[in-house]
Amino acid sequence: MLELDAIGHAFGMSRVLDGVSLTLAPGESVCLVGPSGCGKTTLLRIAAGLVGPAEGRVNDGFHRSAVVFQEGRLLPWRRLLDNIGLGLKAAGVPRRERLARARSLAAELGLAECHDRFPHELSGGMQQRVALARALAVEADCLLLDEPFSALDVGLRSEAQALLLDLLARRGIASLLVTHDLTEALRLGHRVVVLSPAPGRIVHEAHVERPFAERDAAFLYEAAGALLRHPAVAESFLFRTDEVTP
Ligand SMILES: Nc1ncnc2c1ncn2[C@@H]1O[C@H](COP(=O)(O)OP(=O)(O)OP(=O)(O)O)[C@@H](O)[C@H]1O
Repeated sequence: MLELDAIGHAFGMSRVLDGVSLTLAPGESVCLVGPSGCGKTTLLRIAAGLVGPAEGRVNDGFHRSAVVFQEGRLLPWRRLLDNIGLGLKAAGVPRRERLARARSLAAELGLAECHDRFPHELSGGMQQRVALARALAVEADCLLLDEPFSALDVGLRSEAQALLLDLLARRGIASLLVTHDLTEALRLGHRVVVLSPAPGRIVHEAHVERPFAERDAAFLYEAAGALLRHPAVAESFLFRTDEVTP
């Protein structure tokens, strides 16, 4: 279980998070949505222990949490298998075992033909799969994902979402995924948590009861419409400072 308790944070004079409390249970998928700049990435970094919160407390009871960033963050001078095995190397796993585990994950994620490629020789979708494989290689039971698919075009994004759902379900991994795309959140989350514009506060939380396999496009658009009918959610998503008349 991951518990974020009354998290508040500021950068200098600028307050970005305010009293955010959130839990993530084993095997659960929670999607965090909100407008640009509302503090989603900051909250994820706090959850990952990369940033210490100015206020509140983080209690991470998972065995191992791994972060997947928007750009994949692969080492450009390392080939695919070595990129997958990066976390294992840091953990002192011998090279032969690292490569064996990386090979098996590459096969599972449809990257079997590309073992020797450098990141620049991979498509965006493949790079994200390598980043996912790297997180899985260290046997994470909790994934913290920061807009992992936002750089992909629509078709690839849908494929990557399906792959993630499959991996999470088969391995019983928990995930906290940040996105600004409501339909992505509704496709991937057991719960969707909506933050207000900065300073980010939780303004709404929706439980998505429908099984993942039955969340087709019609359901996603209808559910997004229903969410946007909540005034607090609409305000978060439709708020534009340029629409405010003086
Ligand atoms: N290291 C930092 N130093 C100073 N300000 C920062 C830092 N990191 C983030 N900020 C600011 O904090 C605010 C929240 O940023 P954050 O990246 O958490 O928002 P976000 O909701 O993830 O945005 P987006 O959806 O655009 O990625 C922004 O105004 C950003 O400029």
